[in-house]
Amino acid sequence: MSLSITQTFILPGMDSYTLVIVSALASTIMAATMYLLHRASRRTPCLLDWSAAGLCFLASNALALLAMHHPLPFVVAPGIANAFYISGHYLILAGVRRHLGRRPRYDWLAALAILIVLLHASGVADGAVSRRLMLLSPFVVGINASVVWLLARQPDSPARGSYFPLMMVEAAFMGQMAVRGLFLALGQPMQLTFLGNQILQTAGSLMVLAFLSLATMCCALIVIRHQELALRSASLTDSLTGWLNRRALLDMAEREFQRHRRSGEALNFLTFDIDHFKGINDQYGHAVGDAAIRHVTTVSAQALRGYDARFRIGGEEFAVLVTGEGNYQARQIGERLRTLIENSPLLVDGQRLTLTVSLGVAGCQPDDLQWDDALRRADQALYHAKRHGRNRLSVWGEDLLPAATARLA
Ligand SMILES: Nc1nc2c(ncn2[C@@H]2O[C@H](COP(=O)(O)OP(=O)(O)OP(=O)(O)O)[C@@H](O)[C@H]2O)c(=O)[nH]1
Repeated sequence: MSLSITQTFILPGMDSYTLVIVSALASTIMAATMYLLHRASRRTPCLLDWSAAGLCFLASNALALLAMHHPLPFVVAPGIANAFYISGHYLILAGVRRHLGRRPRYDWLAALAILIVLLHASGVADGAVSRRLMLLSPFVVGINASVVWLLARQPDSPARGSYFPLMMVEAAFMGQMAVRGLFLALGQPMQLTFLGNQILQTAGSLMVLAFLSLATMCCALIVIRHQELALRSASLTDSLTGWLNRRALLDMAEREFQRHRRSGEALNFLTFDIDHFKGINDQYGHAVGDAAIRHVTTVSAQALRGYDARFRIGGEEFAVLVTGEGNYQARQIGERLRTLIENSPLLVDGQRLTLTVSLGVAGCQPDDLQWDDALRRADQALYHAKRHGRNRLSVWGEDLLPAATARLA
């Protein structure tokens, strides 16, 4: 005697009514959590997409619940209920797209929802529930796969660790949809009824429940990690220029210094300071002084290589970590920077204000115990350049000899 899978695995006590109510609760929690997080952090619009996803799942469950009490037109339940359900999945994808800086594509959402309703209105989705499940599975699997694919394509993102749980949840949901679709396609002897309690539907409802609860946590995790990274970045960035600050220099210089000691790769410090800056402040005011600082960093960036770490280490004093290059190349970069600034006047009230900088270069030496020995020498070279007329560059060990430094000390 053969037993059908339905007869063997009916889950006791799990009626469809309870499952729909619990799913509606999980949807409400998703919508509310995402909305409240958005209230706390308005600069994270993807939370609104995820809150709307919760609302769509809620609407889908509400229609299913209603259909249990009152007969509804086929196009409403399951038609519009399914459109809401698939829109819920799509809005999770839209939030992920928005989080990654892409357009959420609500036009695709509208097209998808209309298509689902039309499928129900046209009679294509008529008949057994299994037929509708098979019809809708590819949409859900496609959306889940898009989420996984988009997140997997961010290997260099510092937030990638926070993407992993949502990728797993979406992949697991996609997998169970595919398995259920396969069972149906293979023609298991099941009599599925609309929201009946057979194993595939009960398991499906439980998966939706687990998906909603886990997806809520995963989306919150992505946002919290993102905010943590943004805060960390703000604490290491100078707000006037966007360059890294002195605190960041402590971190990065130590790391580079350790690498230099292990690999022997050259590590040079290039420091520079705007000449007679106090005079600019006194003559034109602090706002123009700030504009001059921003101007100098913008122009200098054109002389630096993309990977040179740059820092504002004082009011009008800056440092650049030049890695992998000897004194000669560091001098060349510095000279390029000095010439560019001299030839790029700042416009103040229609007048051209020529700015100049003095620079110092020093490399790490084999007997240095810490990186700030080299920074101190670069500063000595910078003050050598100041004393010798400004708008020039001095290299420690070439223009400024160790013996002269000893006399200065
Ligand atoms: N506008 C503005 N001024 C600042 C800022 N930070 C520091 N300063 C000013 O920068 C000036 C630095 O002046 P000094 O250190 O005497 O140097 P200097 O006038 O550039 O002279 P030299 O370096 O010898 O060429 C001071 O007047 C500070 O008040 C800032 O963020 N904005």
